Amino acid sequence: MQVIRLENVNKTYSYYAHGVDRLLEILTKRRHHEEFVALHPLNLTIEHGQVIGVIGNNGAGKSTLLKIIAGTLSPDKGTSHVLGRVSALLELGGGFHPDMTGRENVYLNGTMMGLTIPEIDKLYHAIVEFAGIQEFMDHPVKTYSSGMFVRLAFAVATCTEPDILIVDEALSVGDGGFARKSFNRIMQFKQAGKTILFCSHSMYQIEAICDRVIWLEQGQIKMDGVPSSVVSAYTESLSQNVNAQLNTATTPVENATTSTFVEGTAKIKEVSVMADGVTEKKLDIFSLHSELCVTVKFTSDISLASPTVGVLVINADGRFITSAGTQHDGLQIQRDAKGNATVRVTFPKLALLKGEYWIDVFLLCENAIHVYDHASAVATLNVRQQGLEQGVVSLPRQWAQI
Ligand SMILES: Nc1ncnc2c1ncn2[C@@H]1O[C@H](COP(=O)(O)OP(=O)(O)OP(=O)(O)O)[C@@H](O)[C@H]1O
Repeated sequence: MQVIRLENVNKTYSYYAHGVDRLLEILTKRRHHEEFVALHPLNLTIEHGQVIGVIGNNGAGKSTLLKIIAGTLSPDKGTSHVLGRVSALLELGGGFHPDMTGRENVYLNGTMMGLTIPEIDKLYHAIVEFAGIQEFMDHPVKTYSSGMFVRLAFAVATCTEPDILIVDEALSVGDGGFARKSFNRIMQFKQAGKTILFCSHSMYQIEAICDRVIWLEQGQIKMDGVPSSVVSAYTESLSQNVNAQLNTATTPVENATTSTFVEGTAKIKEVSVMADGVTEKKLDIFSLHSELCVTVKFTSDISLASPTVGVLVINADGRFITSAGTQHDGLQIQRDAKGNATVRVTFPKLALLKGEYWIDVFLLCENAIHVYDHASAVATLNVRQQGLEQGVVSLPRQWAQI
């Protein structure tokens, strides 16, 4: 069943250089603004229960598209048909009145979503409990920190039993323990067969969660299909701009090592990368001879399942060459009573071919989906090789004359 249908929807924003230009435009009846086409005429249908990832560079039009589906922005032309109740988390504090209290805003938002007061009464306790900001519910939301805003907005959006959930990942995750909690909630929605639109810059999460991905570029659908194909085409395009790719890295190791443990999450404490007995940030590797060891020390909330450690090798184009993860490789990490553990992955006779590579480290939940922490470019590998073998990796092989 189709739950979303957009037909020839487009959106152009107007820019006025000075506040007075609007008035001038009315008075002189002459144009005093610049226009920017954020969405070109676009057609899109989404079936009930699909989990759609929306990806694209900054300014590609993702939020504009999602706001039109959410009904918080009107298209200039075209029609948007949406079947069912929509909850959207697209703007920090969007839909919240700053002078009203948290409690009043819950009722305001619930009513805007079409719920009756008795229905909101029933949900109120669950919303406050999920947000975990009980003592602030009678304070005006203009006094809230951005983290408190995210908590309440996420709780309202997901406790009000929407048919369609639209989430900008950057706004949904909040801090520390809440990040995992909100992520689990999104996964529950997926398991319950709800329709979800998920906008994220994390290609890993897009691939892990979604069953269809839409890539927007300059306000147009560049590609629409299965996550693996769309994500690899998109990362390929990003790799033409290495910096853009590397900028998607979140927590540099310096931040990761100094960060303190937070309840409900896990943190990378230390990463060391060793090649042939030498531990450095820049390492010389001899292709098919060197042994590479990546050691990761982390701390985690002991009440949560043991996390997954992942190691990613990235080349100079920003392309992901290979990865290794404890969950995939079957290592169940044993932690001490405080949730600390150290793991090491060893790559004997490293089969990378000549070039420069980076190592990134991830700390993820037990299912290797939710990212707790990320240390980017923890080491640079300068790989040399013998002979003229081409490419990035040397595959084991056997030749025979037949
Ligand atoms: N209210 C607005 N007024 C004017 N221009 C806007 C407005 N909202 C967005 N734009 C412009 O429209 C374009 C598309 O913006 P949009 O927020 O939809 O992109 P996005 O893909 O969500 O970007 P990001 O990943 O940075 O959030 C951008 O160039 C942006 O500057």
